[in-house]
Amino acid sequence: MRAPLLAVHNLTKTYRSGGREVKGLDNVSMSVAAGETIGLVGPSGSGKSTLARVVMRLIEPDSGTIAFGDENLGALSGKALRSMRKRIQMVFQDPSAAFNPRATVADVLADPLRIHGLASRAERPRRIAELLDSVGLPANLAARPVHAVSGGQRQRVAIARALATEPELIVLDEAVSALDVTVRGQILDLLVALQRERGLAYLFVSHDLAVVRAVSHRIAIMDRGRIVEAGPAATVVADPQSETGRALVAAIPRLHIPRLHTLQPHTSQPHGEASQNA
Ligand SMILES: Nc1ncnc2c1ncn2[C@@H]1O[C@H](COP(=O)(O)OP(=O)(O)OP(=O)(O)O)[C@@H](O)[C@H]1O
Repeated sequence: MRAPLLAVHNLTKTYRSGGREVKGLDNVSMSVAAGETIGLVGPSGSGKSTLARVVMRLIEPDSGTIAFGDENLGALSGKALRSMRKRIQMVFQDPSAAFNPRATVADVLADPLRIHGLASRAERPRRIAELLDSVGLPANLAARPVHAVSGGQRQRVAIARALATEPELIVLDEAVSALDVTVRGQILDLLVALQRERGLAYLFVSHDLAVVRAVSHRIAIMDRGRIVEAGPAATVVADPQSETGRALVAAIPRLHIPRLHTLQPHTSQPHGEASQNA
């Protein structure tokens, strides 16, 4: 059996605020294979963002393990962690929050090239044009202030920035949730096309099961910090086994289901269960 690209085991994270304890993650185990999209869906507060941030090492779990390829990602620090950050990138719901308000599109794309030493100053304009092209944007957008481009274009810039380090996994946290329906469909199409071209894996986090179903090979449903159900996307949507799953399926607006892609993982068929605790 092929080893998963990302595998987390028994992750727990308890938040303490104002004398109250909230279980952000309660013994979560799941994996993502190379070239595969795992959709992580659940109601507000179910722990999706916590899991995404723990995978990115933006939040430390209380216990549990995170493996990426052969590396014990949870134990890395310093230079080794910085080097690992090239292999896993993240795209947020609102990329503008992460962009310097005065930055141009070129500045945003130059950052990862500079930080990770991926292109000399002289090479950067050509590399930036290539990155823009890979997300369907014209090279002349580079000179525009990033705040002056449309929401859809800004999200394409965020994806291009993630691609700059040639990652194997991109964690997308509500990455299309703020976009209107037409633009959302275009970005989903782009993500699927990039996956096919590059064999990228996605951990696709969303509260919207219809969107998750459109792009995911497997779906894991979270509720109150636990994965309550996981399986092939079509099976989970057609026959949800958990109460949370049934509620999410019932909430899919019948007239607004995005076009279903016929998904073929870039590499061989993904294996295993999304969750050992489901
Ligand atoms: N920094 C924090 N301090 C205290 N509690 C937190 C913190 N971050 C998250 N929580 C709590 O942990 C639980 C899981 O939150 P999380 O943001 O991971 O869920 P989510 O599924 O991503 O929700 P949403 O879709 O609303 O972002 C929630 O009850 C939330 O209130």
